[in-house]
Amino acid sequence: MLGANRVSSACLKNARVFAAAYLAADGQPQHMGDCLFVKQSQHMFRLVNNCETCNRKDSKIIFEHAKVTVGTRVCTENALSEHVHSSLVGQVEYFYSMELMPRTLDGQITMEKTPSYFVTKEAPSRISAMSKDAKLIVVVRDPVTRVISDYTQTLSKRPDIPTFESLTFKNRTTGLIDISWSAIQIGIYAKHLENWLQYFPMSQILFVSGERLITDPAGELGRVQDFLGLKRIITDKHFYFNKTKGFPCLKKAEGSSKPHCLGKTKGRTHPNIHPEVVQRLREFYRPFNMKFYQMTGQDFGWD
Ligand SMILES: Nc1ncnc2c1ncn2[C@@H]1O[C@H](COP(=O)(O)OS(=O)(=O)O)[C@@H](OP(=O)(O)O)[C@H]1O
Repeated sequence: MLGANRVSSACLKNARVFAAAYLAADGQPQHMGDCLFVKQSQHMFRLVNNCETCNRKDSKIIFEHAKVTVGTRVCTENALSEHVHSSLVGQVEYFYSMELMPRTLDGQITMEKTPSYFVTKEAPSRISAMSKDAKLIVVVRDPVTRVISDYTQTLSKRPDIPTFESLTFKNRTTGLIDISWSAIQIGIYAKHLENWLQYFPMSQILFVSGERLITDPAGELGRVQDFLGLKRIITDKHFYFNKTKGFPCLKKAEGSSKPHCLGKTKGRTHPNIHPEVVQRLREFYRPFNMKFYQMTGQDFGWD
């Protein structure tokens, strides 16, 4: 399951986050759990934020796992606050290995969710090498709201980042958008999709609307269930609208009789962005959105 970050729900599985970090372009900041890394080379990551959770057990296991699986040498004193080196030469496709997937019984489906795959250049070829028949689910949301959401998320972790405006524009006077800002690039969905279509037919890809996931979660999940060939088990009766949260929530969490909403990092209030800036972003994304609608045969109504 792919996404464009800040579009849907659920936590990243740490092992998959490691894979995402691994696949990131050099120099691109990447989250690994709560830790923010910059990839410096194919086998080296540098921790750029301080976080207590980096040292937690599950993060360590990932590094141990990497050690065992691909012969990665880990600087152990403080594995996650030091560089992580690898003695492995060559590509590491191991992270797209069926062996790393949880075991499933006949009739069960193995799913994996890493939003950044959608925008990772190497992901389509590697996933296709692992399984040509994989079904791909992409959750997309208005790229303008997405970039603001992305900014909100970063701001919550690093309150000292530059203003939204200064990151958005290369030249504020001419309105030139800074496409080197990854948060802007992620929303150019048509470009990313082109990359996937070189390896997967459109029939194997389902596009879920991030907006409808909020206004009609059961309807969107109905499409997902159909796409996966599952009986429609999840329906309207599983959701209720939580006024405090301002979002749909589950009436009962899995394995519990209590209602469940997504965590407080999902559905945060966005900062106010000047309408002119929003307008300029709309203009910027419009042609790419049109192309995306054409390619997918779906009008997401973002204009
Ligand atoms: N039911 C429900 N409850 C809360 N939030 C919901 C829900 N459905 C969709 N959303 C929207 O999901 C956005 C977060 O997307 P992701 O989970 O993909 O973000 S992440 O990048 O994986 O952290 C999150 O973005 P923000 O509103 O910017 O926080 C929400 O708008």
